Amino acid sequence: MEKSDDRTEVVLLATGSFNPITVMHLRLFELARDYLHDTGKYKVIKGIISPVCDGYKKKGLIEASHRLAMANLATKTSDWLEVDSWECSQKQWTETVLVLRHHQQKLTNANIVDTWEKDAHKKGHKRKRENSHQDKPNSYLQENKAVPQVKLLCGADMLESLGKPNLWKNEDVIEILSSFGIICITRLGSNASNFIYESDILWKYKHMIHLVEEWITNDISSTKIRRALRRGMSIRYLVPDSVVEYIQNHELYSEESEEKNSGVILEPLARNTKDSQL
Ligand SMILES: Nc1ncnc2c1ncn2[C@@H]1O[C@H](COP(=O)(O)OP(=O)(O)OP(=O)(O)O)[C@@H](O)[C@H]1O
Ligand SMILES: NC(=O)c1ccc[n+]([C@@H]2O[C@H](COP(=O)(O)O)[C@@H](O)[C@H]2O)c1
Ligand SMILES: [Zn+2]
Repeated sequence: MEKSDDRTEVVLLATGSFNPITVMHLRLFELARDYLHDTGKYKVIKGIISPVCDGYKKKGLIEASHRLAMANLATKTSDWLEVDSWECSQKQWTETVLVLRHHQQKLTNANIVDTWEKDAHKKGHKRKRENSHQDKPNSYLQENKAVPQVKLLCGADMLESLGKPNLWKNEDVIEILSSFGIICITRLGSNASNFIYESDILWKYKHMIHLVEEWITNDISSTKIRRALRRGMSIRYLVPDSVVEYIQNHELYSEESEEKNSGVILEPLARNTKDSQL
């Protein structure tokens, strides 16, 4: 008899600038998936790359359309990674917790439709997938226990950013940890376990943070890629060949593009500072 698979299905979501995407961004997903599978408790079914929108206003951030296109090229050879444009097509910058909620809701909706269709099939009715989930009874949501869980995938520097004043709202950090959980990959220059120890919130939710050690350390960053490009140096084998070609064809990353948003306050800082003054 076939053994049933009772592992929890997980969808990994990585947010960030991806300016441009590097091979290290792709490695994060591979490392996280290996780690989660090793626990025997999780089955990773998908990885989503969600580039931040231009309204984030980070210095040197080039247009989302280019960042999206490069991420799409980079994930072409993967059968489990995809790029999602929902976040970067919003009019304004979106808090990460809302991006997580959006993807979790999408999975829940898909699951309701599936359960509804299976049930209808059993009863001999044929129903169309295009039907909105809204007309499905709520009981399908409650009965539904197998919705995959979305988890935030990040590097240790992003985990450490949770402690920067006015960058993240406390309630967002709590929701990210308690409702989703974080898979954090170690990164040169960051000390994630010490940061968890020093933060009362992170310490409280440490059971929701999976720290993954990257033994084959690699200091690739988008900042270094942009710097190399400005200096006319090769970036081959640091980003996929298709991305190198795209950058060349579109003449991306120059002294000028690096000055974009120079002197402008990062949107989360501007927003949270304004809120705290109200
Ligand atoms: N070498 C790396 N090791 C671990 N995590 C990484 C690495 N490079 C990127 N990440 C993670 O990937 C996510 C997206 O990061 P981001 O787009 O800022 O890339 P970056 O290389 O840090 O770019 P930049 O230099 O522009 O900040 C973040 O969670 C970040 O921590
Ligand atoms: N309060 C928040 O939700 C918050 C604050 C700062 C950064 N972020 C996100 O973290 C990521 C950081 O990306 P970078 O490391 O490229 O700046 C982005 O996706 C950004 O949207 C979220
Ligand atoms: Zn970064």
